[in-house]
Amino acid sequence: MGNRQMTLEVKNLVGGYSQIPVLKDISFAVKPGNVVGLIGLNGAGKSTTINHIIGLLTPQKGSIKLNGVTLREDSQAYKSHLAYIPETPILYEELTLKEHIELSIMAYGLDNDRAWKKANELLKIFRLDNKLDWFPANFSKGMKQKVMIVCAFLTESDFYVIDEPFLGLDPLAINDLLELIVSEKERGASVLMSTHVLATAEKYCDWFILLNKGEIKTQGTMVELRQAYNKSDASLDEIYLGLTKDEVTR
Ligand SMILES: Nc1ncnc2c1ncn2[C@@H]1O[C@H](COP(=O)(O)OP(=O)(O)OP(=O)(O)O)[C@@H](O)[C@H]1O
Repeated sequence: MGNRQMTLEVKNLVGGYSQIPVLKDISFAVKPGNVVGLIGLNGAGKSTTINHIIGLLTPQKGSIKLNGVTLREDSQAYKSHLAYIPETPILYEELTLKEHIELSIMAYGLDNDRAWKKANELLKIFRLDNKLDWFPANFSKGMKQKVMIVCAFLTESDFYVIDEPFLGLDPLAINDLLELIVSEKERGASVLMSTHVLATAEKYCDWFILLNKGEIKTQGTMVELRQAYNKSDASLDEIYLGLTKDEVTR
């Protein structure tokens, strides 16, 4: 601590899946203890940004630093600081819930007792504590999503990347997840989440990145977005729709 290092620093990122870039020179940072919302229409580049951050894609230009290092400089350090919850749960057919948790503990090299203590708390919150010997591959969509949440949050990482966290969760689970995000934030962890649920983003995010066609249209706090939009009581929904309308009707 002491220094003012950002948790995540994305600088002039150009990237995508082929030589034709999806992301065209995007820059943003995530501060320790901040929840950042990545907002944009379908195809804006949210998942592509996330895929670059988690290392599934390599930048064509620019850099991505997590706690000061790029994935290339020190992949182990980079990955050990980051926990990721994908939009579509990734589960192993042949593993039980207990084995999925053991796999996360191993992958992150966590202290077994501490991690299980945390896991048990999370399992209780998400009402999965009596399902340790079950196979999550057969769970309902929402339950699968909860398994991914438990496996991510038991790592007590510095930085969480969550792609569309609210999709498929029941209202109770959405509330539990939001409480979890708040408590992680209070611990000093940061969260980057992509979402279409703007009312929730408005309530929980400290910073907003409005992506459009692979470019950052605008970013800032709610106060800054309202100033830029010239309306002091505008909702995120209103601001976002206002900013994208011209582009969409073109
Ligand atoms: N695997 C892929 N290969 C090639 N192009 C892709 C691939 N995945 C996405 N794209 C393209 O990248 C662009 C951005 O897509 P991306 O998935 O990042 O959008 P998004 O903002 O996450 O959208 P959504 O809200 O629908 O999830 C789109 O034009 C899409 O066609």
